[in-house]
Parts: sequence; C-alpha cells; structure tokens
Amino acid sequence: MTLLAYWKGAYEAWIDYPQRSGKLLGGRYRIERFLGVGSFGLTYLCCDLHSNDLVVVKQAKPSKKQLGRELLRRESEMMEALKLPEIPASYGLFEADKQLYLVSEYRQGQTVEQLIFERRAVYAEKDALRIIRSLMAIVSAVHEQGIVHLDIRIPNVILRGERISLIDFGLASRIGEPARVETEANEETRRRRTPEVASDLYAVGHFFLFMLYSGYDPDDKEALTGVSWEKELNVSAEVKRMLRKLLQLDLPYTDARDFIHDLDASLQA
Ligand SMILES: Nc1ncnc2c1ncn2[C@@H]1O[C@H](COP(=O)(O)OP(=O)(O)OP(=O)(O)O)[C@@H](O)[C@H]1O
Repeated sequence: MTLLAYWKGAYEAWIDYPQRSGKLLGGRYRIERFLGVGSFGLTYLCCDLHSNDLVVVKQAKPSKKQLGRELLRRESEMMEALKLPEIPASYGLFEADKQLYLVSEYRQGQTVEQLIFERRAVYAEKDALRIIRSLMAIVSAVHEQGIVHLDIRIPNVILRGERISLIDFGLASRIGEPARVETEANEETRRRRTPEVASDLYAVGHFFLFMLYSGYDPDDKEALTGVSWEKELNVSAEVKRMLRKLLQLDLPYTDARDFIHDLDASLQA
C-alpha cells in the first residue's frame, strides 16, 4: 500500500467515525445508540424529542461526499414511493452541520442475521418456507411498483414474532434502469445489482440457503467442506427445485408470483 493510500484510509476512518450517544442531531434527534455502518452510511437509533418516539437516523458517510448524499436521497425517494406496512415509513431528509440525514420508522425485533448468528436460531424447512413466503409478499409488492430492492440479505430483514420488515433501500432501483455497478464488477455483483426481478430472486435464493444452513451441523456428517449445498443440505425435492431456479442454475423465475405459486404449493403439501 502506498503512503498516500494509507493516509487516505486513516483520514476516511476518522471523518466517518460514529457520533457519540447523547448528541443531538438537527436540534431534534438524540442519539441513543449507534446501529451500524454500511458502505455509504452510518445508522443511529435516536429519540425524536418532538414525539418521544424512537426513530432510525441514517447519515450519508462523510468520506463518500456527493455519492453518499445522492444515494441517501434515492433511498428516501424509494421509501416514499413504497408505502407498505412491512417497510419502515420514511420521515424525510434533513441537513445539519453540512451533513445529510434520513429519518425513518424504527422496527423492533432482530435481523435474521442476528437470529442465526447470535441467537443460534435453527430453521427447519417448513419454518424457512413460511418466512420466505412472507418475505416474498413484500418483494412482489415492491416489484409491482416497478422497483427492485437489490440488497435482500439476512441483515436487512427484521423479524418480531410473526411480523416481518424489509429495510435498507439504499440500492433500490427502478426496473430496467441502467445498472450502477463498476465496470470491473464481478459476475456475482452483476447478478445481484442489475435492476431486474431476477436479481432480487437470486438474492432470495441465498437468503433461503442461509436459513436452511442454520440447522446444518457439519459434525453430523462426513467432512463435506467444499461440497455444494445440494449435497450438504437435506432438503425436499421441491425446495431443491425452487432453489435451483432462484440461484439461476436452472431456467430462472422471471416473476416473483411464479415462485410464490411454488411456495404455496409446497406449504400446502
Ligand atoms: N428501520 C429500522 N428499524 C430497526 N433497525 C434498523 C432499521 N434500519 C436499520 N436498522 C439496523 O441498523 C443496521 C444498519 O442499517 P442499514 O442496513 O440501513 O445501514 P447500511 O448502512 O445500509 O448497512 P449495510 O449496507 O451494511 O446493510 C441494520 O442491520 C439494522 O440492524
């Protein structure tokens, strides 16, 4: 690494350092807790002093300059366009101390990532099918409005009992618009980021695999490292068929409703 690259990295880490708990943003939102940092934003749980409600406030990462701000504006626009009960409501953007922030509704619960990796939740095939079915109801409603999420992953789905929420619309795009991927992006990134229905379904395929792997104990079996999910996971023939289509190993689904049809048939079986 060159000395310049080193200093640039150190400078960015410094300007992107999360703000402290207790600080008031825009004279209204008191930081309760830092929730996390993504590629383009810093997310905080805040108390809205006007309503006394907890809200989520996302700050465009200072080091990402104009691009970070543009993406936050887009995220706000997408959330405004998608008023669905399973998507946190957007309360709009504000600017303070030259920083741009997006305020949205806080959804209690745990992300599927936290449930699997921290709570050690284990999902049997039927449980996973039910959750994927609820997720697909949201995904399909998003698609019906001409939008694709493009970042469906286990940290972006929150569960609380039967209630499911899909968050993080930072990469959401209108179906058919040009892909916003770098020219040197690999095949996997293209599959996930091209603004078309198949990209979300591909991501749901991986989400589904994460849930099914939650019950996988490699000690139960011979050393299978490096062997594909089809050999490692003990799943029904119908689930295998759905996964192969989602993951584009067989002729892919072109519409979320076709996958939902197969899910319903499997759940009723
Ligand atoms: N509306 C919300 N309700 C509850 N928790 C939330 C909400 N939005 C975000 N979070 C929490 O904050 C974390 C980071 O938020 P978010 O995914 O929006 O940020 P990000 O910067 O885009 O991160 P990444 O790109 O790494 O997913 C989430 O994983 C989740 O735990």
